Amino acid sequence: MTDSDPRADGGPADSTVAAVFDAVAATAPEIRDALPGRRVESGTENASGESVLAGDLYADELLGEAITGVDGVGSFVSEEREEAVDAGGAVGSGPDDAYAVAIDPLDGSSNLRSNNAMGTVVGIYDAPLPASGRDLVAAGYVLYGPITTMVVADEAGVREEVVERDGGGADGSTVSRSVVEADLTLPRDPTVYGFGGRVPDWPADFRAYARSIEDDLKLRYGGAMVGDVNQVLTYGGVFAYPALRSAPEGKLRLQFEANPIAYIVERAGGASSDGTGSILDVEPEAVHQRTPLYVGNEALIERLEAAVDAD
Ligand SMILES: O=P(O)(O)OC[C@H]1O[C@](O)(COP(=O)(O)O)[C@@H](O)[C@@H]1O
Ligand SMILES: [Mg+2]
Ligand SMILES: [Mg+2]
Repeated sequence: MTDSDPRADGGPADSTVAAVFDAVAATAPEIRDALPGRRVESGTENASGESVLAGDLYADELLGEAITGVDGVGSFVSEEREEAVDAGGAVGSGPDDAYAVAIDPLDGSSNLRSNNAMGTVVGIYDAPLPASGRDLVAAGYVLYGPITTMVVADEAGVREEVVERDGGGADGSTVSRSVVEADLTLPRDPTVYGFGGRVPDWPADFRAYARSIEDDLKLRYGGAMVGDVNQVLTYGGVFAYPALRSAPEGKLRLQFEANPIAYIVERAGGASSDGTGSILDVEPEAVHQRTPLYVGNEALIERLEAAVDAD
C-alpha cells in the first residue's frame, strides 16, 4: 500500500488492477537501487533469443513475486520466462474470474551498461495469454529516468505519477506516489519522432516516411521503448519499431510491449498501428510473438499507414 493513494484522483476502480499497480510501484525503488551491481550479462538467453542481463533477471524475480501475490491475478508471464506462471484462479472476463498479467521487467535493458533510461511495462488482460490487446483492462509503465515515474492507463484515461522511496508511512508504506498529470493526453502539435532499427534495414516505404517526418519533427531516440514513447506522450509525435527487411515482424513483443503501449497511447488520444490497423486488433498467436509497432498522434499514424500501404 502507498501513503498517497492516486485512486482518490480518479484511478482504476477495480481493486485487482489497483493492487497490481501498487505492487509495481512498491517494487520500483528496489529495482532502481539494485541496478548498479547488475549491469553484467547473466550468461543466459530469453525466449526471444536475446542475452539477459543480471538486472533483467532481478527485476523479473521481484516483479514476479509481487504480482503473483496479488489477489485476483490468475496467470503471470514475462519477457524473461518461457511459459506463463499459474498464479491460482481461472483467467477470464467473468465477474469472478482472475486477470492475466504480462510484463517486460526491464525494457531497454541494453541501456543499463551505458546508464541511460529504462523501464518496466505492464499489461493486465481479462483473457488467458496470449491475448488480444482488446482484452486489456489496464496497462502502464515505470520509467527509470532522472525521476521514477509511473504512467497508468485504464478505462478512465491515463495518469502520470512520481514514485519515490518513503521512510515508511503510518500504514507501513515504503513508497509514496503523487499524481503529477491526472489526465495525460498527447499534445495536438507533435514535435518529436524516434524510430528503431538500422536505417539500411528499413523497407523503402518506411524510409520514405521517415524522410518526410524529418522535415517536421525533431529526432528523440534513446533505445528504450518506454523512454522513447514517454517523449511522444509528453511532446507529441511518433515512435516506431518498424518491420525490418531482415525481420518483417520487427523486434517488439505483442503481449509485453506493443499491446500495453498501444493501449496507453490510444487512451491518451493517440493511435497505434502494426502497419495496417490498430495494434489492439493484432491476432494473438504466441506469448513471445513479435510485431512492428507504430504509435503517436493520429495524423502521423494515418500518414504512416498510407505510406506503407502504398508499396
Ligand atoms: O537496439 P535497437 O535495435 O534500437 O532496439 C531498441 C528496442 O529494443 C528494446 O530495448 C527491447 O526491449 P528489451 O530491452 O526489453 O528487450 C526496446 O526497448 C527498444 O525500443
Ligand atoms: Mg522491452
Ligand atoms: Mg526487457
